[in-house]
Amino acid sequence: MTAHEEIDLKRFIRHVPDFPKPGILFYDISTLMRNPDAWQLAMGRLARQVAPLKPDLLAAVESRGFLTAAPLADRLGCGLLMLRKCGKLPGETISHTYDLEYGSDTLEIQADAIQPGQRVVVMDDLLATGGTLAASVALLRKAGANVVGASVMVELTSLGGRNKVDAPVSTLLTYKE
Ligand SMILES: O=P(O)(O)OC[C@H]1O[C@H](OP(=O)(O)OP(=O)(O)O)[C@H](O)[C@@H]1O
Ligand SMILES: Nc1ncnc2[nH]cnc12
Repeated sequence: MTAHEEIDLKRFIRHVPDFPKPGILFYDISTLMRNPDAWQLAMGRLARQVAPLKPDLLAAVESRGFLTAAPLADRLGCGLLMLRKCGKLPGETISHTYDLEYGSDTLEIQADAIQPGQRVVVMDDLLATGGTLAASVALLRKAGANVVGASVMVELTSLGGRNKVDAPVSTLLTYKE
């Protein structure tokens, strides 16, 4: 076992009570990203999880999904596309509105982002209610993707979010809350 494999990544995730609203326990990945060994280990583990899906493209969910998807696409040698919040992407877009643990939002994709049938894995930092990943999968299918999976670092299992996601979900760290 290498020193890397001994690292418990949960130690690096800060829990912030009552952010961004009273009653929400916020799982902050900033503290994980700041530690080079922990971040490299997290990306290595994600790469091992996602590689067997053989994606043509990773779909990165704005904004924290960008942070995991970009280094992973580089490691896996696949393409990268952005699922952005409303009004940020040029050209023709397709959109989908969804509920969050603490509000609602709209995601968009460029209409020409995907060649029909391309294998796509959706990437985000965290799965809570599952609204974001469910919306992402729906959007990607509308755009012609073959969605072969969804991958997050952190899953809050008590919210049952994975049941909303119509694709296999893989996670690195789970919390019962
Ligand atoms: O499973 P859900 O209940 O949908 O919640 C998970 C989503 O919430 C957070 O994003 P947020 O909308 O806070 O945006 P950010 O990434 O820009 O901080 C997180 O990064 C996920 O995208
Ligand atoms: N509890 C939480 N912590 C961090 N990001 C989130 N996104 C949705 N719920 C969250």
